[in-house]
Amino acid sequence: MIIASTPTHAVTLLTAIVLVFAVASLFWWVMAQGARLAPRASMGLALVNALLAASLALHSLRGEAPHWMSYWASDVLSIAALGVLRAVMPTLVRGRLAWRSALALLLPAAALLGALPYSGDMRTETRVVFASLSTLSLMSALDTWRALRQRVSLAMSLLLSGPLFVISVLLLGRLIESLVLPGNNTDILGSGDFNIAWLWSMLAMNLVLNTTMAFLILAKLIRRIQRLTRHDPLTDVLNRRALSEAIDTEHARLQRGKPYALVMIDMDRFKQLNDSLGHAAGDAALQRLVEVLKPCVREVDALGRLGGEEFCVLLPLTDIAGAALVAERMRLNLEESEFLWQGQSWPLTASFGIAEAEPGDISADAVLSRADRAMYRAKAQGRNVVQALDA
Ligand SMILES: Nc1nc2c(ncn2[C@@H]2O[C@H](COP(=O)(O)OP(=O)(O)OP(=O)(O)O)[C@@H](O)[C@H]2O)c(=O)[nH]1
Repeated sequence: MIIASTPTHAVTLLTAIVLVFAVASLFWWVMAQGARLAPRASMGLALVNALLAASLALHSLRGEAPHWMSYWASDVLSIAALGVLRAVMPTLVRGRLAWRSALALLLPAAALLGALPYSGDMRTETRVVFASLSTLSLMSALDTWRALRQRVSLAMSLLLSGPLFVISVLLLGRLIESLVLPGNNTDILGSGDFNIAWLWSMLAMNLVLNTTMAFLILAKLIRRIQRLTRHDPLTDVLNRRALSEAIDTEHARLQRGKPYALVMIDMDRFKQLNDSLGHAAGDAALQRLVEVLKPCVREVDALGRLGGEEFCVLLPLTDIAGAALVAERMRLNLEESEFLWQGQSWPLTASFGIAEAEPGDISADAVLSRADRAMYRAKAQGRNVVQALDA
């Protein structure tokens, strides 16, 4: 079937696109308000789709609606839409709104378009619009790709950011068309084959864009759930199960000659703190303990909460002497740290038990049990000390 390239087709297509954007906007709004799924990002995407629908609807009224509305406002709304997209994209991957760079492009573009005559030859307006749109789209694509690259495989990051790159290229195509073929009718209501093809690709872009966003939100939710199942909600260190998994993995490497050590940590007289200052103060003390201990360990070490006021650190490729150094550094830092609760100072100390994995240890539990017994020995010796069991 040959589609005749008439302006009627352009108007029909444009109407279809406006409707699709409006439906997508409603979908994201429901996601944000009703389902509370990634509400900030979903609200942003509802706004992106609504702005694009409004921009195109105003555009289709050229010749009927007031001039400033169907020209300047329509163009500025489309740039604002991609500005919002640029701002919310990072929140899908990293959690920070990038609104500064979006505003830095939107405001000058809006001012420049306001100063242009919007009559006769309007190629300058078209170029400003598509240069802004393709830049914002490219910024979103690059930002998404860079952020995803640190978290997922190369193939996955290309797959998820790819649609944004395609959209940037299509928008850039529109700009290049107006530069290379200045005689062409560059308006999206025009009757040229290029224009009709571009409108079809716009419809496809819309679907691809919204599907990609849905995937990114889903991926973000999965990451959040994975994090929740592996971390202790109070202190944000690994929970008992995640730490046990890490220790078991390290224990499997012991057979290949890779040593490891454990440091068992138990806060001293924690019950007394709870009874004197209250449970909320106890919680804050546990968070303070983690804050003090975290800088004492390397990136490869794993700090986890076994339960209550008991913590454990897995130290890969470390022997008992290395574990003693780390534990002593932790003990001293905690002793010297300050814990204030509602203006009242409370001394924080802990008892430490260390153990090195030995070839005879049939499972990680044997090492854990040695570190635990060493920690009880530290308690018995008056607390606030580091202990190992005698060989
Ligand atoms: N605030 C708070 N308290 C907790 C939490 N988990 C366990 N506890 C409390 O921690 C206290 C542990 O007390 P004990 O096991 O007697 O230990 P301790 O008072 O530190 O005594 P030593 O270990 O011998 O120095 C109990 O009162 C628990 O109720 C928690 O998540 N938050």
